[in-house]
Amino acid sequence: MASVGATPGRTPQGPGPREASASFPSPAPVPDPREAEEEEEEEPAEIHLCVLWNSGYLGIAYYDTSDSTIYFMPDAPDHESLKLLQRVLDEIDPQSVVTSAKQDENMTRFLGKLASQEHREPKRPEIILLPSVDFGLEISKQRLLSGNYSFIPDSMTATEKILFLSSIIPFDCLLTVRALGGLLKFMGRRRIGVELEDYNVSIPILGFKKFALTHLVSIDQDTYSVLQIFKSEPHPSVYKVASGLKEGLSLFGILNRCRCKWGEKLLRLWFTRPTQDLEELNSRLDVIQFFLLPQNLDMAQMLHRLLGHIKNVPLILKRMKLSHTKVSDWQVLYKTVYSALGLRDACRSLPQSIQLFRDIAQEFSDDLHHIASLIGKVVDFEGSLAENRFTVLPSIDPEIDAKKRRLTGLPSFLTEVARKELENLDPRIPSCSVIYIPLIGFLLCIPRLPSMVDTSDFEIEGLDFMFLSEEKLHYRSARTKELDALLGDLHCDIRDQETLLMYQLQCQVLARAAVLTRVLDLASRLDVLLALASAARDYGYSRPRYSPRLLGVRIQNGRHPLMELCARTFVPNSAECGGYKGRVKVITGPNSSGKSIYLKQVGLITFMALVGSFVPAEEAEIGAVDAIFTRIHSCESISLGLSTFMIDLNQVAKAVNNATERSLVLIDEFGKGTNTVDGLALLAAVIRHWLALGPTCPHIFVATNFLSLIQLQLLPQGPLVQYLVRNQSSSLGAPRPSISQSWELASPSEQGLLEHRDHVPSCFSLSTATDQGTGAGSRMTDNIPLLFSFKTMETCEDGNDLVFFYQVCEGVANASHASHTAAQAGLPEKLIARGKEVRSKQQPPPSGLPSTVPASLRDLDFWAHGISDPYSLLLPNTHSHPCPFLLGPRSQT
Ligand SMILES: Nc1ncnc2c1ncn2[C@@H]1O[C@H](COP(=O)(O)OP(=O)(O)OP(=O)(O)O)[C@@H](O)[C@H]1O
Repeated sequence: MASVGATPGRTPQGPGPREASASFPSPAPVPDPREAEEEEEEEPAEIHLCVLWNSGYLGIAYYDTSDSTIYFMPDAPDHESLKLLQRVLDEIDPQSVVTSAKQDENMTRFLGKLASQEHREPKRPEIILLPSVDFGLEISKQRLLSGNYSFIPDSMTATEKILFLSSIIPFDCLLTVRALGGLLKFMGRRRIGVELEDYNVSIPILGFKKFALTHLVSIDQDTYSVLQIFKSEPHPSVYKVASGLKEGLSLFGILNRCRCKWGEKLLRLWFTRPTQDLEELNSRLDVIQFFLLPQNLDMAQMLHRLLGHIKNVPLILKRMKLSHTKVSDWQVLYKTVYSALGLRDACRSLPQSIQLFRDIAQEFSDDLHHIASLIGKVVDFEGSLAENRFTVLPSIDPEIDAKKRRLTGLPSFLTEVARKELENLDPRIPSCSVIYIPLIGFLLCIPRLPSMVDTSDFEIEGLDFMFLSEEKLHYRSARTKELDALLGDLHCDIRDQETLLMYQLQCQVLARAAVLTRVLDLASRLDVLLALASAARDYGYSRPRYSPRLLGVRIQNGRHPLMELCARTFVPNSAECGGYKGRVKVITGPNSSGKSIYLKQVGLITFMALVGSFVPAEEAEIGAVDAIFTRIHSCESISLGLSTFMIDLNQVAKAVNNATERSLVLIDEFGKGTNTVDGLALLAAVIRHWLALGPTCPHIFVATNFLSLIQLQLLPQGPLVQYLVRNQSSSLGAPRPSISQSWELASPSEQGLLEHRDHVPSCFSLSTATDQGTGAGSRMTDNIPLLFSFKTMETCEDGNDLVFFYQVCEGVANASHASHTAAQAGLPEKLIARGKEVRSKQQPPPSGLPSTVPASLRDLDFWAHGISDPYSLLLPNTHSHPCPFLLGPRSQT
């Protein structure tokens, strides 16, 4: 008989439960909480939006699966073309849009257009029409009040619940309530987020939050793209194919130094919602300014470190609600709560005059302590990670402890059992072990011998063969059956009891979900502001000032935030528009002299100020800006399926139709995509159209290579200069002309005052002095003439070379110096020489509009008139004639 001691290698093994399970395909490796977090962040969020439009008002509600929250916008007025709704759609990009089947024709038209946006990527929203009865007011209220919300403690009575909900949901906003009701109905039908769960599992709703789109500065997607505010690029890592995109060189990219994902999400939200709410903007700037003080640097770094531990709490709460909590969730939640307490303690030591510090100090309540100490006392993190299931620390439940002790003694006991079993086995069998497999029980496990080929060879007398796995044979013996009877449920019992404790802990945490949600809100705000402060410190940004009375912007030595990081030396430039500095700036200059960069930096600095960030300028004063429109070339024409010129026209039409006297309009190289004459005519017509608006003219920066715009004097001439004189004289005591007079010629005597033009830095000015009698003047906030000026980029010719100073100055470029750019681009010298020859034959245009100027240019008023209709910009090309001043001698022949 084989004895244990006499047969080396025949050592019987008595593995504990952990080793037992190792005989089966190994369980998934225990996730490191960090990895788990990263994986989860990439889960695509779904947004489902419900909208109702009635009598000029909009009710909107949407559910975001990423934080299981319902967002609603209190009833808001909207234009018949549903601009506000479009803005919401652009911003949240919902998966589905739900509305009532009974709707008015504006909404039908809007949804029809939405559904036909075939070029939209990745996909257009699914339009879902529900019967109008699903949006009934009473039924919606009932649905809202009877919902099962984890943030409402079970202890609340029905009346308390109603009171609590009415403090969150504006029940007086009827459309919003109906939209919320419709949304709940839709979510219930689709089982959003719980599609694979049992029917009795309710959809997790962790909160209701209001969102408002008032005070918003309107910026369209093209502007975001051409100003490089966001720039998505395909991710180079093959491991990130699921998410696919990463942020390229963009404003968002350089300012996003957020430590937590929710901070990054909030920064993105602020970027998509630049605001005119000065209180909000100043409160953001106050925090940034505080952290920029050298003595607060250590504190900023400490807070930044703590923020790194604030994790995806909504996702954890959602899993708790569905009882899918993972082992790593407890660790993540514990760290998050402890870090939040750290933030609170730190903020209590900071000046309470700053709202954010005060909010964190007060609102991070002792509930956090409670959650942290509960988790810390109950959860056995090490044990949980080792067993990949929730386990509790000793002394939480004496019964569990006793069972665990028995289980701990089990390996040596099983070794003893195995030794006895081995004594009864065939001596050829070198070793054996007794293992425990949950739900199957105890089994005798012996290695497969070379002689055991067929299934019939596995049979051993007195043992019941169960299965073969990894070259090991598993049997049930009389002894293992005894063990089953004696200990079999021990393991399961421990599991069951620990799971029960986990549920209790979950309920305790969920009852305090409100404080966790608040932690996330305030921590992400702090994270964003620390990120903006860090960028401001590194890049030398300064605090902008807001002047609601000022129309336009004033920037002293501004820089392009991205270009200054790429250029060896960046030349700062100032920009002023509005007030005495005029509304329209026409910027000319040779190719590559920095016109586009200048235009973009004006847009970017204004945008940054409206987000509440410090700006790359020595000083910036931002007036009331309600929108930024751009027409600047980008490369997206292929993806949009439109011609470059059509994109040009669409964008300019958008600006022409929507820009107000508070809007900033940046136009670069408009009109280049078509016949030169038509392009030039269109550009001139657009500028004239705006100038004709007088005091309601937007703030416009136009960069153009069309020098003919000036050489052919296609912009308003004489009377405007003379009106400058009238205004000068009015400043000397004479009465100002009224708006109705503004296009009249000044009297000859007044023309003598032309010498005063040196006081204004422009070639032309357009008079729109205040109206004292008609009431039109009340629309103006600054009693000054509108000026219209030419700017150019300073350059200097050094022999054949052209030196760029990238400095904006008053005046007009005299040549495009295209040959210089062509040489730099590597065009053969022969071609460049021919170009110069043709150019030298060209006569300088005479002053005044010559009779040879084609009809299309003379008909500018026709264009300008037609432009008030958006589609008139798409007029067929019926006015094109060759222009002798634009063509070389060959073309003329
Ligand atoms: N302020 C500046 N300081 C330093 N370098 C600058 C500055 N502005 C522009 N540049 C440099 O000049 C290059 C060309 O600038 P930009 O594209 O603005 O020229 P442009 O006048 O618009 O040219 P084009 O008329 O051909 O479109 C930039 O890529 C940058 O390298």
